[in-house]
Amino acid sequence: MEKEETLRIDNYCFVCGKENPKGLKAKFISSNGKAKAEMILYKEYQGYSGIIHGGIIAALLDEACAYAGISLGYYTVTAEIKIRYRKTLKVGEKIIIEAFAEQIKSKLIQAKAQIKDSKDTIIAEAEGKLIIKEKIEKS
Ligand SMILES: CCCCCCCCCCCCCCCC(=O)SCCNC(=O)CCNC(=O)[C@H](O)C(C)(C)COP(=O)(O)OP(=O)(O)OC[C@H]1O[C@@H](n2cnc3c(N)ncnc32)[C@H](O)[C@@H]1OP(=O)(O)O
Repeated sequence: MEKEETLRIDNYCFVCGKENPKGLKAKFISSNGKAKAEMILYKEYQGYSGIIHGGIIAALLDEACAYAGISLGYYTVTAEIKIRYRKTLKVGEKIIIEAFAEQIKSKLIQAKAQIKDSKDTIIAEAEGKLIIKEKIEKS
């Protein structure tokens, strides 16, 4: 049987990687199944003029779910994610991204994430299913 590949972190994640010059460089803080980040997205990430691309919003929601899951002590991969886009996100607007995750089966973590603007309006929300690949060994 083929050995499963180990998940590695090398700071080049498109969403959070500090070393990735083309990434979004989101800074998440996370613990106990919760994750949070604040940021502003600029014109480089738009689709229609002045409006942030939905794929970028999806990537941020997915990442928030992953951070919330990782904070439970496991490296996971996203098996499914459902996104609801409620309002357009304008270029240059400050956003708050938050997620919550809980383990509901031996290999399954369910996560929910939201992006809000500075007036607390929900811009987009997501529900994700994350599959546990390995336990994070404390060094
Ligand atoms: C130390 C701190 C560091 C902090 C610093 C962090 C740095 C942070 C870098 C972050 C980075 C993030 C990155 C973003 C997250 C990605 O982008 S991950 C990449 C995108 N996702 C993928 O590539 C996943 C690709 N898909 C797969 O690998 C496989 O299809 C899956 C999802 C593992 C499922 O494989 P499978 O063989 O179907 O599942 P299998 O292993 O047989 O089943 C496992 C269990 O899960 C269940 N399951 C599988 N799929 C589903 C589903 N869709 N719904 C419900 N249950 C399911 C199965 O039923 C099974 O359950 P049990 O029977 O055990 O009860």
